[in-house]
Amino acid sequence: MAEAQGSPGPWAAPDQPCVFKLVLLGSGSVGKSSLALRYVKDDFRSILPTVGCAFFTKVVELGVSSLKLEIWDTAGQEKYHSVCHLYFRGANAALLVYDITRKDSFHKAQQWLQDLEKEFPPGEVVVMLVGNKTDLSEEREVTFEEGQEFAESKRLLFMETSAKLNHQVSEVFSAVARELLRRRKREGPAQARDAAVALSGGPMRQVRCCTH
Ligand SMILES: Nc1nc2c(ncn2[C@@H]2O[C@H](COP(=O)(O)OP(=O)(O)OP(=O)(O)O)[C@@H](O)[C@H]2O)c(=O)[nH]1
Repeated sequence: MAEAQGSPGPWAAPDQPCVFKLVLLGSGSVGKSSLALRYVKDDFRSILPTVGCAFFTKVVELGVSSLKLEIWDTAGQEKYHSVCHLYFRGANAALLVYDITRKDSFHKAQQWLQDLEKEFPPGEVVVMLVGNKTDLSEEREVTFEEGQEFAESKRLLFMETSAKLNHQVSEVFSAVARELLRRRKREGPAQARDAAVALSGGPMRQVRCCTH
């Protein structure tokens, strides 16, 4: 099981980076915890299946800008499916992870997208499709083109990774972070203030943000 790293913290102080919630979704054993562990601690080791959800944070530096990602690593085993919905509420970004050696996990990632589409209006959440375990390419069941085609058809970001070999892992999180900042800047500080006001009235989607 991935180790929980504390719990969601308080609101960021005004001079602190924006805080965005990112959820990792996908079938059991596709490598969600391994991707989080590789990204946050640059480590890869045998991990027990996640129970419920594990929580990590990481500050992402993007040139002159920075932001803080709260990474919610959900349990992929089917018996936890309904619980996972509790965790993706309020998300700003989602990684839909599948294992390139398991077609079923690719289909499951597509189901997760449908679940997200029910929960969020179009374009509200930055979604990236991630095909993990590229080091096992000789066992590949999902081609790069299949992944890319599906992602393009749904206007998702897309990358293939290997948590084991540390291939493209930080690039995934950086690309999502860049997109989050791009959208935040496009919406402007007024929207960020509105989000803060909305939060005081309800617990749903939120960005704890400095003003840029
Ligand atoms: N070869 C290879 N194995 C990987 C990679 N990423 C993860 N694994 C292995 O796949 C297995 C499952 O990894 P996890 O990170 O626990 O998968 P998960 O998606 O978090 O699984 P759940 O907690 O059940 O949802 C473990 O044995 C990992 O070591 C990878 O990039 N390459």
